[in-house]
Amino acid sequence: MSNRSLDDLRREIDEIDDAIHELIMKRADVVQHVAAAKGIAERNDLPIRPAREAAMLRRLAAHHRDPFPFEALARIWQEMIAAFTQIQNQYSIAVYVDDDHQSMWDLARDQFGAQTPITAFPSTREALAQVFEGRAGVAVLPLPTVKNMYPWWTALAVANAPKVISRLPFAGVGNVRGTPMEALAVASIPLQPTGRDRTLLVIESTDQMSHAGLEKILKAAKLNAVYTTSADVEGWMNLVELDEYLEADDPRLEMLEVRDSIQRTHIIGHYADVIRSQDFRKMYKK
Ligand SMILES: C=C(O[C@@H]1C=C(C(=O)O)C=C[C@H]1O)C(=O)O
Repeated sequence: MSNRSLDDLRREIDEIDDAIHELIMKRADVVQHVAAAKGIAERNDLPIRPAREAAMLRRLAAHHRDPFPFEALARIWQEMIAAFTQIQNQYSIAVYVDDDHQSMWDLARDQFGAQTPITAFPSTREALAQVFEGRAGVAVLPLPTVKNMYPWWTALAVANAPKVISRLPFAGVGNVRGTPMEALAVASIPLQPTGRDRTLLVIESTDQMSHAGLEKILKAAKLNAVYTTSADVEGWMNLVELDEYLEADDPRLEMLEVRDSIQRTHIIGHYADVIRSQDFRKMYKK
């Protein structure tokens, strides 16, 4: 045990705080040049780059030591990154919130920061419309796993639609209002693989297809589905989550499209696989 006095310890904490503060201001000086370097020019150009953020957080997780909780460190970084993106260009968030989906607001704020404007909408359609019409940069919507929930993802299966860019929470579940849930963020930005990614593929089929049948067809094309859900919206739409980053020109997609039962396929987004709380423990040295 240290026998240093409280005054002495607090003096050292003040020095550390000054160093952290100085470094954050120095980071801001560097970030001010990033917008130009990555070609942010228009009012609606979004500065968010989820692949880079995922790589940064995974690197921190691998380097982390107890006793400071990694979830808390990740939250500090997400707040910081959010503020650094706002320095590059301002944007706002549209989030779907109702009585059964109160946690969506908390997920949106933890990911995009307490200073980023967020507006709640009572339907997924209205939240998504904000992004389609350029009134918000990002929409935050429930992960499509809830039974019978309106299949908002079908709206992304059209040319030039915004795409799914990330899955929330990215680095551990925190306290949220209501039932804890996961969400997807939707926006128009350039996406990149991170080495551990998921792809969301919409497959339009002529008839209803069983999930087992669909997964068999995917397997024959050397694609591995980790989740499948379907909706009947003026024709059958099947949402498949693949355990890799699939590019739009991948020849395996053509293998699917030659099937009589399959009319079209659309990649509606990619996201970096999230770091789950149980994984932090394995990742970081104690
Ligand atoms: C600084 C950048 O812009 C954003 C802010 C980041 C940061 O603060 O580190 C990281 C990724 C982007 O979401 C970047 O793209 O490198």
